[in-house]
Amino acid sequence: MQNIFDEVGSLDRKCYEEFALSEDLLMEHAADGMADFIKSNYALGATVLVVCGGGNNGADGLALARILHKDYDVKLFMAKEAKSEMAKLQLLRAQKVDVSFVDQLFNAEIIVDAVLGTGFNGELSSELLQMLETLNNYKAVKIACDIPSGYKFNADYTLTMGGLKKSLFEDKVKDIVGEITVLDLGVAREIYETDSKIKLLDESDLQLPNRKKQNTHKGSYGHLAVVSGEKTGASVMSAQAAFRFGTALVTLLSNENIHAPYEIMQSHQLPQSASAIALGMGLGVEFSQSELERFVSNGHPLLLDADIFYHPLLSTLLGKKKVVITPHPKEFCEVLRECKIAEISVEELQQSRFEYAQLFSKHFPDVTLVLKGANVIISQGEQMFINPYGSNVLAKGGSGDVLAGLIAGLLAQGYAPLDAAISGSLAHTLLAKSYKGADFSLTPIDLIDGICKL
Ligand SMILES: NC(=O)C1=CN([C@@H]2O[C@H](COP(=O)(O)OP(=O)(O)OC[C@H]3O[C@@H](n4cnc5c(N)ncnc54)[C@H](O)[C@@H]3O)[C@@H](O)[C@H]2O)[C@H](O)CC1
Ligand SMILES: [K+]
Repeated sequence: MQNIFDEVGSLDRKCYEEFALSEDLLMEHAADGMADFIKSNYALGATVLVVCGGGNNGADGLALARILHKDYDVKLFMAKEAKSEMAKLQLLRAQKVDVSFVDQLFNAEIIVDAVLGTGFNGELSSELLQMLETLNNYKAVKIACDIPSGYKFNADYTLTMGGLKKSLFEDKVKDIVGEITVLDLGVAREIYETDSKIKLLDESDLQLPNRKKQNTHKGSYGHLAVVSGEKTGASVMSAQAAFRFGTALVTLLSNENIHAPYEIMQSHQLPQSASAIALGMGLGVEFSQSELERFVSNGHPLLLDADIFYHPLLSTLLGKKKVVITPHPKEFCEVLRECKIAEISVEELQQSRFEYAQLFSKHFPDVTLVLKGANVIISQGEQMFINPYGSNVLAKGGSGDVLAGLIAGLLAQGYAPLDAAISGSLAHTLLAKSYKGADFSLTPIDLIDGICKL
């Protein structure tokens, strides 16, 4: 896991006040880090166009140009006049070593966007937009200094200074930021950073339900009850995913017989040994409110998905202990509306996913939210985790049912809700990532079949 920050200015100030470092020194390390990245990946002599703004993002670019000059065929383009003290100083330094300046953009082999960084606010002028569009149309390798300017520069790589910024993980910039690398600024990251309540997950955070002891029996690995409503396919796929993910017993709760694999049991009643319940997938209106209330009356951990977000029972269920909900954006808007937290459109949600996830968790601190998206947000109380492995291959009917089964299966095996959400979500996205077929061809069964290879 890595820390993610709302802002890093306070971390810079800590370097000045506690470590007697200076803005100039941090900047030098920032520029050096970018130079090292270029030197490790691109042959000496390549043409490099560094496009600079007037603030310290531009200053980073000027320092980079000075460092690369002579080893690379570097050209500097000043999109704005140097304004900040550091930008003026770095400009002077670049001039003193004779770095060449150009007044026309051109298709260099490498283009570095050092126009706007964390100082960007408001809107981009049409002139700047036009310039960034021109750069985007070049074939060059595109590197963003700190953050892509105004999130309109389509970076292949974002070399971000000091620590990860939350804005880099908004869904709306997923196709903009490219591969993100953090550059150290003169001290190790663990010295530079403080702890953060927002964490970036990585593959090593997946805790598989591996079996350790031999002296066990099938009762040791949980019993998941999946409430199966009108659209039985959804609940059957959830049940199969849970079974594949280590849950020893899985029962479909239904009033009639369902066509399901033999290993999945069926019942009209909640099994005595049930250790978790999954509710919502394909629910429809098959069960009465009192039947549903009976199912959930034992305090079992609950996984809520899909139709239940539109059900009058929702706010009662959200008040229970050990609840994980897995809405996609549209369903989450319904949850926010139903719980009288916010009345927003999906577009408004997608513009401010972190804020609305935090708002929900403030109202329901015990509920674990898994907000689906290109970057999955997992939120519980004050803690937030980003799963960056979401991919478009999952944009298919049924993949949400598989996710629900993965998480519910871990709940049934005794995982705490947050751990079940994190590992279920990581397993889900890694299954999609390891899918070998064409990206448009993935089916939920491919995901389920891939579980044994995790
Ligand atoms: N630890 C770190 O993150 C470090 C970061 N460094 C670099 O410093 C920049 C932030 O510098 P700052 O001067 O605060 O802001 P910018 O250079 O990003 O931009 C300010 C500049 O841009 C103008 N501006 C703002 N909004 C707009 C707009 N919508 N349209 C046009 N112009 C705009 C504003 O007027 C200013 O002139 C950070 O990103 C890093 O690159 C340090 O180098 C090292 C430590
Ligand atoms: K930039």
